[in-house]
Amino acid sequence: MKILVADKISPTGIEYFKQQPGYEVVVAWEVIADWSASPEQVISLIGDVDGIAVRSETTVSEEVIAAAPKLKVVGRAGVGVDNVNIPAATERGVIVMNTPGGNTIATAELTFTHMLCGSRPIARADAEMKAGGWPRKTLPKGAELYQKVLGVCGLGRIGAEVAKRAQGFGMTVLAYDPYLTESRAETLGLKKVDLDTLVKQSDYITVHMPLTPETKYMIDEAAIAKMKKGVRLFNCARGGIIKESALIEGLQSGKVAAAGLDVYEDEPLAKDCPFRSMDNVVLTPHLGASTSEAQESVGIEIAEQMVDALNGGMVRNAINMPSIDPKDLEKLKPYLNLGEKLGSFIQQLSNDGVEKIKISYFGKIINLDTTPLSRAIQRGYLARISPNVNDVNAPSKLEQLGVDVETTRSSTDANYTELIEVQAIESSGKTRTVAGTLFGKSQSPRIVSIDGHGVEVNTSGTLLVVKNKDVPGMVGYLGTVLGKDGVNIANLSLARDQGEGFAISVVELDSAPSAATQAEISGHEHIEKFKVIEL
Ligand SMILES: NC(=O)c1ccc[n+]([C@@H]2O[C@H](COP(=O)([O-])OP(=O)(O)OC[C@H]3O[C@@H](n4cnc5c(N)ncnc54)[C@H](O)[C@@H]3O)[C@@H](O)[C@H]2O)c1
Ligand SMILES: O=C(O)[C@H](O)COP(=O)(O)O
Repeated sequence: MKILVADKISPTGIEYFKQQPGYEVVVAWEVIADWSASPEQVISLIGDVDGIAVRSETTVSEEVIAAAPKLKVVGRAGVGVDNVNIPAATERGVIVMNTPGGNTIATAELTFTHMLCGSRPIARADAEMKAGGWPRKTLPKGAELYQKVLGVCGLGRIGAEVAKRAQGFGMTVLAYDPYLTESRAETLGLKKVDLDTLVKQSDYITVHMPLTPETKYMIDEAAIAKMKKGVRLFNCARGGIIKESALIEGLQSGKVAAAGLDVYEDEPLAKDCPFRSMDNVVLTPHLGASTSEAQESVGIEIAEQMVDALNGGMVRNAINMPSIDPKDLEKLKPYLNLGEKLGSFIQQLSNDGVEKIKISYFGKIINLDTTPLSRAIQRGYLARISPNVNDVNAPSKLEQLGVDVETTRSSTDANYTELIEVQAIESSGKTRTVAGTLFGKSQSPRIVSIDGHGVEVNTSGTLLVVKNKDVPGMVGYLGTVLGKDGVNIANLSLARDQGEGFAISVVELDSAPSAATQAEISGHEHIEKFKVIEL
């Protein structure tokens, strides 16, 4: 495996990659002798790479992903993945993962540092002292956090830690987060309010959400207009949650007393940005996660996560794929192969124009997290249709094909202790069905029903599925015609439909019949249809 470490992650993380047997590690800044690589440099280094580790510096664009045909994992040593083109990665089946949590405390503490620096003229005092001054009389008076109201927008990991610290300082905390449950707010001892209330009642406001279409410019001119005069604003999350032009106006007018910023709409911050010359603003260059502890933690976490994923183990903290508990994954392993085969079988059995795949789980399997199994079924369905399909991109590829996927779960099944059923519903309304289970102690996968007819068929090799009139001599006919072609029959499973007078024969073959033999079979007067299925 080849890893490209594109941004400055901790040496411990890099060492972890290097210690893995069969791993080659390219460290970008050693090759290009610069802190961060340009897009062209990343493209020039990524050609045969299996995994790329980044922080927020390197942009993993569609072009970068396209230039890396072997790429399997993008690892972000940190939280925000806005520098990674996730749809492009998903489309190409590349896992994108991050390390949530590792830099929470570092960022919460930086936010608090900003709140304190926004309350007292620390930065100015320091600059003037260093310039030889003693500005005791000239500096503006500060303010206390004690008994002030802090509005926290976004009560995730960092927002919650900031809120805890604020309570320690004797602040009243108002919380705005539409996804925060009442019970979590209660546990944190916070008052949950709407955004309007928060902006009107807070003395300090800090934002801790990702930048999304919903959060972009959430704090704009209109929001600032509603705020108390002398409000103080802080952004250590993502540039653009607070609209910079509105903040500049607010600071200039005096409506906003102070601001503390670690992130910007454009990074690096433009040299002529008005913030740079404002006394009441403290600026840091995206330093939230830059503590030794946080970098050590996210660097080693991302290296371990990437190695696990690349070595076929557990996938953790993936943005474009569900994570699963390792114990559940272990239990699920025997089913994954069956699921993939059922997906492939139903695709080959169906005609064109499948609009929906319905996956139904019955019996004790519903006690497991079946998400990876549903992905394996979808991957199996697409294996012959879509190149480079994998568990990451299978759902989006089906969506592009206009195929809906529905999953249902039921605790009982009449005939088996557990059963996986996959149906393909065609635009004509016709539904094809296959179901399978695991047999015995060895947990051997078997197909046990096709279109509602009970069979018992292995899930590998070549299968001939024949629907024929239930008349004498059909089995003999198939044996003869296949024998003439030199095709050996390994096993035969028959199901009869007394009502309709049809039988389903599933013949397991050692090799595929020739085109001429297939034509001969399809021309037989009692054979309504047949399919050769490769599993
Ligand atoms: N400055 C830095 O160096 C630095 C370091 C780490 C994280 N960050 C950034 O800080 C932010 C928060 O990180 P986190 O680890 O706490 O993330 P998180 O996912 O734990 O929390 C985000 C919270 O935002 C909330 N949210 C989402 N949409 C919202 C909306 N429309 N309105 C209000 N709340 C909304 C979510 O419900 C969630 O509680 C992220 O943008 C992350 O990239 C910056
Ligand atoms: O989202 C994050 O984790 C922060 O923005 C940290 O970014 P960094 O790893 O580039 O410091």
